[in-house]
Amino acid sequence: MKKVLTIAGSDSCGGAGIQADLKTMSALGVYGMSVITAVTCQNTKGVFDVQEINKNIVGSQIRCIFDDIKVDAVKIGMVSNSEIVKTIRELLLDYKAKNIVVDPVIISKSGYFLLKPEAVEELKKLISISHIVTPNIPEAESLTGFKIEDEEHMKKAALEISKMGPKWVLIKGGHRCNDANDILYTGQKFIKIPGKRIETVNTHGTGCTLSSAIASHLAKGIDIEESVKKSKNYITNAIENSFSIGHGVGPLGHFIELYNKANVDYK
Ligand SMILES: Nc1ncnc2c1ncn2[C@@H]1O[C@H](COP(=O)(O)OP(=O)(O)O)[C@@H](O)[C@H]1O
Ligand SMILES: Cc1ncc(COP(=O)(O)O)c(N)n1
Repeated sequence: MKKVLTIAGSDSCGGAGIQADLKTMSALGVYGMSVITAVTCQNTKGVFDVQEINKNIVGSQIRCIFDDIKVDAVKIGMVSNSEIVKTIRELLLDYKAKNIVVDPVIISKSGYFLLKPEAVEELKKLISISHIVTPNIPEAESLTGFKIEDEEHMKKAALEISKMGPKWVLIKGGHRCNDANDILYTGQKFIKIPGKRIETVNTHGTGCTLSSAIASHLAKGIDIEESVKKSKNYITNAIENSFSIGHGVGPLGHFIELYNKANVDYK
């Protein structure tokens, strides 16, 4: 069985972060492992508190895994502060980690800063060692410094972010209200990943789920364009099967039987 590591924050209500990552990996038939960077106190209404994990403990978790287990892909989400980001980058380089997917988590949907503003420069260095980076529109705006209002701007942002050194860039369009099209940049060309917009408030953890699905597909040896397309199918189905559990933004449905029944092209 392929083994995929998520390095991210814990979400107590189970919709995003480590919990969403592990649910996605299980649904896609890979073995999920975790390095926790922060414990967030969170529910469907928002993030209320955060305890960052000491960088030495983050480093120690990474070493425990790589010293013992062959890791087929790594997904990185919430990384909280620059010391943690630097530790992760240095260790992944030391261990020659492959198939690194960076979801540059900066701000939650509920508006909480999950990354200290001073850590954005360090985050760019982490992006430089990634196979693919998957910013949403607000994150792409933070990374590039310009406003994104249409698909041309998404392409411009992809080009700018590509200069930071990742192999591929996926700009996610979930924050635009008319469609759910994403733009993939291969370093040479743009590929539009079309998506139909689903009207629901329950979109907690969409970015975490998409990046974990990409890492899971890469781990299986599927090429990057196909991994992104399959993961887009997975996220669309998970949003279609999302549901309410509290008073705010509910989680996605990681129900592999519904995914298979939807007859999406899944390997
Ligand atoms: N309401 C929606 N309907 C369909 N797809 C969506 C919807 N919201 C987000 N997506 C898709 O989910 C994926 C994650 O995007 P996004 O929500 O922008 O990420 P993030 O969670 O990082 O903000 C993208 O493929 C995006 O197009
Ligand atoms: C631990 C953690 N990681 C990531 C997110 C982003 O998810 P969303 O954008 O859906 O709030 C989150 N809310 N919590």
